[in-house]
Amino acid sequence: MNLDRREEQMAQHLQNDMSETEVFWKGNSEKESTNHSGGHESEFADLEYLRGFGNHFTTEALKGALPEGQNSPLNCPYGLYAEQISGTAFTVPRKYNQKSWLYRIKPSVTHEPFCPRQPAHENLMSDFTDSSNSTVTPTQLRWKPEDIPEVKTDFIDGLFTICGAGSPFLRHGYAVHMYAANASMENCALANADGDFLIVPQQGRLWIKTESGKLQVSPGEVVVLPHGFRFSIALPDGPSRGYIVEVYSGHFQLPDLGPIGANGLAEPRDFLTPVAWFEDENISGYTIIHKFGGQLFQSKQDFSPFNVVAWQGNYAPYKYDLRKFCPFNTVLFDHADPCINTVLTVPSEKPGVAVVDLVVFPPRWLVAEHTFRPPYFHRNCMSEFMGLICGTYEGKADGFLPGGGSLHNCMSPHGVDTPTYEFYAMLEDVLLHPSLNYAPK
Ligand SMILES: O=C(O)Cc1cc(O)ccc1O
Ligand SMILES: [Fe+2]
Repeated sequence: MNLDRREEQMAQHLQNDMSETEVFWKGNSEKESTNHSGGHESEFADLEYLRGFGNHFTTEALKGALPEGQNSPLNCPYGLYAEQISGTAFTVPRKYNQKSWLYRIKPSVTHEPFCPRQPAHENLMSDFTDSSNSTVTPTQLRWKPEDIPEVKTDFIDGLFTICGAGSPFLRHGYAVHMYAANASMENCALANADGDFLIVPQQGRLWIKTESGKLQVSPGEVVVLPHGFRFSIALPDGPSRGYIVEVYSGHFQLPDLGPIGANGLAEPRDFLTPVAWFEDENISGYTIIHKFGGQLFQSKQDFSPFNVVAWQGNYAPYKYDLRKFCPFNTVLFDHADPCINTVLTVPSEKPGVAVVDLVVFPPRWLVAEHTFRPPYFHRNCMSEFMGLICGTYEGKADGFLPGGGSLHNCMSPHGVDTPTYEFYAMLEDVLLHPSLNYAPK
């Protein structure tokens, strides 16, 4: 590579690193910004959350709405109905057990029969066990960011499936979807009976009403909407786009830290669960969309499903700000495997083998000596789907844009592209010889 080109690349690289990514990544959501419109400003202003991962919470929007000392009294306070939602089989070992009791104005069952949603969703896929209805390819794939639609499109209509494995019928596997939307869900809630949704907005905030309360989720944060919970997503910033992983096999948990010790990566304290909140509204023709076996069904009811006045338990939606992640890495030589950046994992029955890992490559110092810093060339037994929230990824200099994606299926060889290889191959040389003076102009 000639020197001018190197100089140009170095300047560009340093500049990329300094600007947008740093500003974005150094913000945090501790003090939530709720500016910008949508009309329901006050509805999502100053939201409160409960802290901790997998805690057993108690929360009431009206004082005294939780029954004392039992789950299901004959008469609940305020005449509420007690309803359990279980996230695991009742009989799993206690440490895995997840359930909550919701105290609501009307029970969820008060709705008209389910019927297939019209029109049927054309872009969703869930069963990957039959390769005749999907494409199988070992080719390394990359997607450009999806355009925000021009016609009115809410979160549900904006969903489209990228890839997956297994099937919700087997209760095993996952799907990766994306969404590109420009409108809020109106008088409509979605419940996913196939698995948990983990949503990673890349553009535009999400204002999410759930049966457990309200969450604001901004780009940089992720939200988990567990199996079965009803939710409705409004888009206060208009256009929104993002990534979703749907898991059929269980729930996300924090990874073990092994020799890292007791601290680091994602801290339990940084996971935020909504406090109880309800709307006591009669809304004729409210639609519940129920995703089951990959198909959408709908039923009508005449009230908001967000009528839970109090709840208690350890099964609830939560969010996490990826900017709180405390990355670990090599400090002398060689490149750590990407699992060092695991935020959350859904384990399979085989020890150490995940169904899905959520991994983040945040801005961080790469300090190793005589080491090639970006991902090494490799072939992995796990398949890797990547998205980009902002900035650039050190493994892909060109053509990998925020909102885009890449898929490297199991055992498909991959690694950095040639310009990236050449850039990093000369980086140490440059660092060791500052007299070459590659500072940005
Ligand atoms: O392919 C990728 O960019 C992901 C990845 C990152 C890394 O640092 C090591 C291995 C790996 O698969
Ligand atoms: Fe990889």
